[in-house]
Amino acid sequence: MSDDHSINVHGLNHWFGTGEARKQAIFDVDLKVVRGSLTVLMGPSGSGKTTVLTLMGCLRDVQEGSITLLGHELMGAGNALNEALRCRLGFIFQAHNLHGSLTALQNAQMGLQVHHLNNPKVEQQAARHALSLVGLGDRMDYLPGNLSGGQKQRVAVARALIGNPDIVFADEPTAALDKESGLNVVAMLKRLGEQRGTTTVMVTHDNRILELADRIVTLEDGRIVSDTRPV
Ligand SMILES: Nc1ncnc2c1ncn2[C@@H]1O[C@H](COP(=O)(O)OP(=O)(O)OP(=O)(O)O)[C@@H](O)[C@H]1O
Repeated sequence: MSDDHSINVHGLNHWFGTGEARKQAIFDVDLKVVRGSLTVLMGPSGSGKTTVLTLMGCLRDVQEGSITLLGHELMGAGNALNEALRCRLGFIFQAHNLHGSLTALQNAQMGLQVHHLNNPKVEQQAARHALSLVGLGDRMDYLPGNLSGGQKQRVAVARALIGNPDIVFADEPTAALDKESGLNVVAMLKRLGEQRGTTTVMVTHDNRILELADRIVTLEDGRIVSDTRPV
């Protein structure tokens, strides 16, 4: 594998269900993702976007084919490797999943749980830095209920970025946002790619953010049907 690729998917197949209910959802997917790039996965509902994302993000076991993530093969990977790799990944979901009773600072800090630092001072410092990075330096002590939709999603981005991930996996991160807030969130991820080499893979139905993508991969019925690089 070239060092330029954070992710290398080859011959990926995936099934759900057992016995007669067993159904193939992913068919022979090949995908190499360049380090520092912003790749968007598109396609109709049920086309397999989330399945591919969760397989690449060590959130599901690889059944058939190969996924090399940051140089490590996920097929047959044990818990120890999965856990070590997850420390190098950040996740952002459509529903920001913030804890309503925790402040923005405490929510951002939650992103360090997988690192088991056990050092509240260092964790708080990192959370302050991550929130400043997403432009929420003046909202650290706010509860989610007092933040706008865009601000909440930016806290979720800070939580994903706090551990300095090599790869960010985002599943419809702009779905609940207006155009400007959505563009801001994606522009932030793109900037991180340029400045820190962070790779982003994002599932979206949101045509409004496509202008920021380095690459648009479209899935249909579990297969890649187009792969374009807008200029
Ligand atoms: N846990 C599951 N059990 C059974 N089938 C599943 C499961 N998860 C996904 N599927 C099926 O796999 C296929 C791909 O689903 P997936 O969620 O990856 O699609 P998607 O493109 O992300 O859709 P959406 O845009 O609606 O989120 C669909 O046919 C879906 O019904």
